[in-house]
Amino acid sequence: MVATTDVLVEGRHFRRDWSPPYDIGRKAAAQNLADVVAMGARPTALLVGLGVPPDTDVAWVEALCDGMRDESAQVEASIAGGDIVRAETVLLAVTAMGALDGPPLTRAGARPGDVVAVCGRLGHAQAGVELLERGLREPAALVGAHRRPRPPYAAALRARELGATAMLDVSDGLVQDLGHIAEASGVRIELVGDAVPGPPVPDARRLALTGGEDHAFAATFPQEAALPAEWQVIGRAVAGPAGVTVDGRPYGAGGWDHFH
Ligand SMILES: Nc1ncnc2c1ncn2[C@@H]1O[C@H](COP(=O)(O)OP(=O)(O)O)[C@@H](O)[C@H]1O
Ligand SMILES: Cc1ncc(C[n+]2csc(CCOP(=O)(O)OP(=O)(O)O)c2C)c(N)n1
Ligand SMILES: [Mg+2]
Repeated sequence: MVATTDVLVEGRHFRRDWSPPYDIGRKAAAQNLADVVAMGARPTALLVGLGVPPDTDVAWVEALCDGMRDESAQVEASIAGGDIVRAETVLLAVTAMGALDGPPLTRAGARPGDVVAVCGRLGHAQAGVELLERGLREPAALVGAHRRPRPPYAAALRARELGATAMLDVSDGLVQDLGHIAEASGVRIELVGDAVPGPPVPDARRLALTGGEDHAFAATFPQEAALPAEWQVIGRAVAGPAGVTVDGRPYGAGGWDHFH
């Protein structure tokens, strides 16, 4: 089996005035389910630790749980249990488990010559956060992408059959997260900027390369793999010092870092 855990803190990962509780639940589950799927595993169950302030409506908590349950149902996983405590702000600590049919897909399997491909949206959730930060609520599709990410679970679950050599979900930004594959696999990843899909906004390139939380899947495949249209090839892995380049140059700042 595989296991993964992610903590979500009010004010850092979500705001109660930005997102309804149902969507916060969907997002908390999605973030964890995507990590399970990225390891080539089928999600089975979630355990949920929940901290809530004492003045929280029961209906608010119920909607949060509905969201987690509905997101889990998308991959036929269930909420197996958890714990609830009084806290100063809302806090969710979710642990997800998954079952494997074979060896896990790690970040360490990319080989020089592999293609790098992405499945799902990039930069949409970050575009949504930046709209909300400016007090805007539209375009609704971008704000919705922040509130309720839609990881393409089914496509990612087929990645191993397609020959994927490494995979992860993009939570902190494409370049930063591909850096984990580059490091773990000891390869250099060369991205083609124009090939990276972005949101329909002027700042698409920056958002696509650095925006997290859409939980797209990024994977490496042998060059000869026949990839269906849901996977877009955005670059390749080559021999060389571990790192990620965009159009031949290292891509500077960007990506999420909790401590900077
Ligand atoms: N090589 C590995 N061995 C064990 N677990 C792994 C490995 N690679 C990834 N994982 C799983 O992926 C999860 C996410 O890893 P992490 O680096 O924290 O990324 P994220 O930024 O998505 O939280 C880990 O909690 C773990 O469950
Ligand atoms: C209120 C608010 N501000 C900013 C963001 C943007 N944001 C918060 S955490 C994060 C990165 C992902 O979170 P992390 O805890 O690193 O998830 P993991 O990579 O562990 O899955 C981003 C882009 C947000 N979601 N909500
Ligand atoms: Mg992270």
